Amino acid sequence: MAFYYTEPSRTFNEFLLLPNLTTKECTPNNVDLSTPLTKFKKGEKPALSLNIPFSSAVMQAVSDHHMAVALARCGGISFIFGSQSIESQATMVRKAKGYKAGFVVSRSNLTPGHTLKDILDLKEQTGHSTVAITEDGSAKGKLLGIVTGRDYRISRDSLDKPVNEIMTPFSSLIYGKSGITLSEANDLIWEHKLNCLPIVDEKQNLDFLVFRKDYDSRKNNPLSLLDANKSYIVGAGINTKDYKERVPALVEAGVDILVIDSSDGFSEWQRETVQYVKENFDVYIGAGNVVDKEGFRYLVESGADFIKVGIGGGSICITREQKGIGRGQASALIEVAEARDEYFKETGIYVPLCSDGGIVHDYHVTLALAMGADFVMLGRYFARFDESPTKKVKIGNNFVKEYWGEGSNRARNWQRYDTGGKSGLVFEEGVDSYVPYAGSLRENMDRTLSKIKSTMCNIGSLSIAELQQKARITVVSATSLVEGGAHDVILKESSMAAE
Ligand SMILES: NC(=O)C1=CN([C@@H]2O[C@H](COP(=O)(O)OP(=O)(O)OC[C@H]3O[C@@H](n4cnc5c(N)ncnc54)[C@H](O)[C@@H]3O)[C@@H](O)[C@H]2O)C=CC1
Ligand SMILES: O=c1[nH]c(=O)c2[nH+]cn([C@@H]3O[C@H](COP(=O)(O)O)[C@@H](O)[C@H]3O)c2[nH]1
Ligand SMILES: [K+]
Repeated sequence: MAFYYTEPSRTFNEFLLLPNLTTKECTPNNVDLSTPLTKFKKGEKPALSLNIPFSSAVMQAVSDHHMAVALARCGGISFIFGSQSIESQATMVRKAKGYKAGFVVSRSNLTPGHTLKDILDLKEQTGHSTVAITEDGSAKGKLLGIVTGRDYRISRDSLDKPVNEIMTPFSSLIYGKSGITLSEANDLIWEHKLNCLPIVDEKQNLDFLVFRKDYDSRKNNPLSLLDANKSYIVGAGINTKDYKERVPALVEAGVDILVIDSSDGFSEWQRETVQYVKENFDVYIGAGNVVDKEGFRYLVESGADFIKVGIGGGSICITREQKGIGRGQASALIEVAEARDEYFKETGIYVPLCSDGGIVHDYHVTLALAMGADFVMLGRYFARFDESPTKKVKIGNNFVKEYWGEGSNRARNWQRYDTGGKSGLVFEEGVDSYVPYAGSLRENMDRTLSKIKSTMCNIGSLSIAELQQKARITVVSATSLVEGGAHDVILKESSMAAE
């Protein structure tokens, strides 16, 4: 007879945290969000830790080398997507490892068809006076010119003057080529008395900007996740098929940690993959995804350094609909965290957990941490930012970015071009979608982190470990959910627009 769980499968939305006593030293500034990334023995330190509990999803629409650098600068980690050829994935890892602080993705971008008014509006919005003019208005589009505060006079120029009459065109720009070092970029800045040096690739696409004032950008990024050589820590996704070719190439490119990317990690293929990596390489590896104690045990006993939790909770997921497998993300995490704690008691080895998928609100991150996750993995959240690899598109009056699942046909098409890969899909497990464009990672992450820290202070906890110890969590009823939102009032338009 089948086994029946007595508890239903629950999601983060069904839980709330209760405040504890907040002491006076418990302020957001004092909260430390560092967290283990790899397993460690009681009393020892993990070999790898994160400075903030965030990782970006192993997805084409989320984690390339640009995202890896941007997130590592904030203190988190990206796992560069594996649904591409071994060579191109290794190149992305190599590029991310090769970046040095000081190169920034442009945050203010317009097209030549915009006007002076758009420039001024954007300046008001972002505070940046340097605007990159690209063909499609994106941070990585073909660079056509640069506008700085010295290119226009508000008193003389009409507000509808087109950008292409204001900008310094590409033909007159001093620029650096992708791959140059920070000190070479700084030499160009000094030699030509520039405030800003654009870095472009061989196709004239904008890669980065280097600013005179950012010499020591490490000062601006105190939480940067760096290795002993001051390169960013970088992760990469692998699969259970071509790992004997892929892993050596990724290790050679300098990857710090791998994760097996699968909807269902409770398999002999994952055990063999973990064992192969552990026997042959000096690199860390996470495995998953699992949703119960049995899956957790199996992968930990196979040698995994962290375990990823979650089946079917992702925003673009349709696995539960297509295959009928999965579990509410909160229920999955609660059970696996219990298994992790039991394992720790038994062996003295602490195995970090990553809660993957289904994070919609910032407080869901705090809940996941309180329920025992050491860090979270997000796709939709990061796909919305300038730094994600996908196209920014205007629909109606709003900008959106493309976001598609790794189980969608769109993501899996790459395999057709791979020798030995399978062609096409029998059925899709993910959708192709848009998400609202949300600006730069840094600004959004700062806001998310301040919410998490503020909630942690309500709980009276200055660290994630303390949060996990102290948290008191309650299930909410359907009617109390209504009570939790604005209710019984007529909202003004400005409040309806707010998140
Ligand atoms: N977290 C989630 O809820 C979900 C995630 N996804 C994402 O979609 C992508 C694809 O996921 P999956 O289809 O689970 O990928 P997968 O590579 O784990 O599995 C694909 C198929 O190949 C089989 N397989 C795996 N290794 C094999 C081997 N060595 N020999 C023979 N057969 C083997 C598997 O059993 C499965 O039928 C991943 O990026 C995953 O993260 C997809 C669905 C749900
Ligand atoms: O059922 C699925 N079909 C897919 O095509 C797919 N692609 C990604 N993923 C998983 O979703 C996670 C990201 O979730 P969020 O967008 O909710 O952050 C990711 O981290 C994955 O675990 C998929 N699940
Ligand atoms: K399985």
